[in-house]
Amino acid sequence: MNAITLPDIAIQSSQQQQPLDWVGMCGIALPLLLEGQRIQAHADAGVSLDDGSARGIHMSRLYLALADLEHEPLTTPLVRRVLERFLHSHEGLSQRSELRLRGELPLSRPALVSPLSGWKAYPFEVLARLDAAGFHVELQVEVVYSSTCPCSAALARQLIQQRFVEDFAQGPLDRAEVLAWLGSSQGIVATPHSQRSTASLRVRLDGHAADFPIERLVDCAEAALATPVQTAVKRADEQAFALANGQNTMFCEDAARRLHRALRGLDEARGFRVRVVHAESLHAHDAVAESRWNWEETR
Ligand SMILES: Nc1nc2c(ncn2[C@@H]2O[C@H](COP(=O)(O)OP(=O)(O)OP(=O)(O)O)[C@@H](O)[C@H]2O)c(=O)[nH]1
Repeated sequence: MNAITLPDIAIQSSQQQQPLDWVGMCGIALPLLLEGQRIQAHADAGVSLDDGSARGIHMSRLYLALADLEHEPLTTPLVRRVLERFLHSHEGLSQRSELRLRGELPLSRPALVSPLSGWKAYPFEVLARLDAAGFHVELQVEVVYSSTCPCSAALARQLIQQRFVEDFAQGPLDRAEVLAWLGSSQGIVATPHSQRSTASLRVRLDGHAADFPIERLVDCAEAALATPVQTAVKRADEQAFALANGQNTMFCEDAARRLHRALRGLDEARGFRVRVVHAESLHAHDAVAESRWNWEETR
């Protein structure tokens, strides 16, 4: 048997005349070139099937078009070119093409005080669409940080004040005695709770922007939050982290507002959605806040 005799089911007509919103493949393993690194990513590639009488799309044509992403650094023009190839290879069948890329970008981050550094993997997602309305591209990045509860901090301070009143009720205050009391768990009787928290930043990019500003987005978010989780840590770094947490106590609402303000200043953002999740250590459930600017939800 040769290729000419192979049955081709996709070109048959469908018995049920029904256009489909999205048809394609999910979870395709795909190495990408990003920020000078080779990243193992996964792609979802698809098109609309607007011709309701066509049995199926041509999956292999989408799959083969993805190969361009393997050889060139990931840029918005490259993603657009791949989406154009999806449509050209499905002329008469499809008017919309979509591509989703997911991966983790490792970035080296310095310690707060010591001269150390280490790697953090930042999950990212690129979502792009090409249709009659034009080219639409979004970038999502996740940033993990520490949030110390401001209410818990205030309650802990009140307990410390009460203990101070009890312990120093008699006589004049002795400086050395107070100093020792401040350094003891007998004096500082309570500490606030903190939690590891995640911010998901989804940004709509200008279709003409060249690169995907993952590192800039991470830097912008981490500077706004002031308490990103650390990599290599010595005691001096841990003490600086304790200070940063004490000076930046945050409800989930505070974190969402900080990020909203920071992203409004990001040149590349044409719109965004921020979602923060505080995996509460006070509760068995999460505290969550969202904020959007110039945003329309995509599929
Ligand atoms: N449309 C469609 N194809 C599927 C599906 N599952 C597996 N495939 C297979 O994907 C393979 C590639 O399809 P095509 O791109 O049409 O392959 P082809 O006909 O050799 O390629 P062209 O000549 O470019 O059309 C075929 O062997 C299909 O059977 C499905 O759910 N839908």
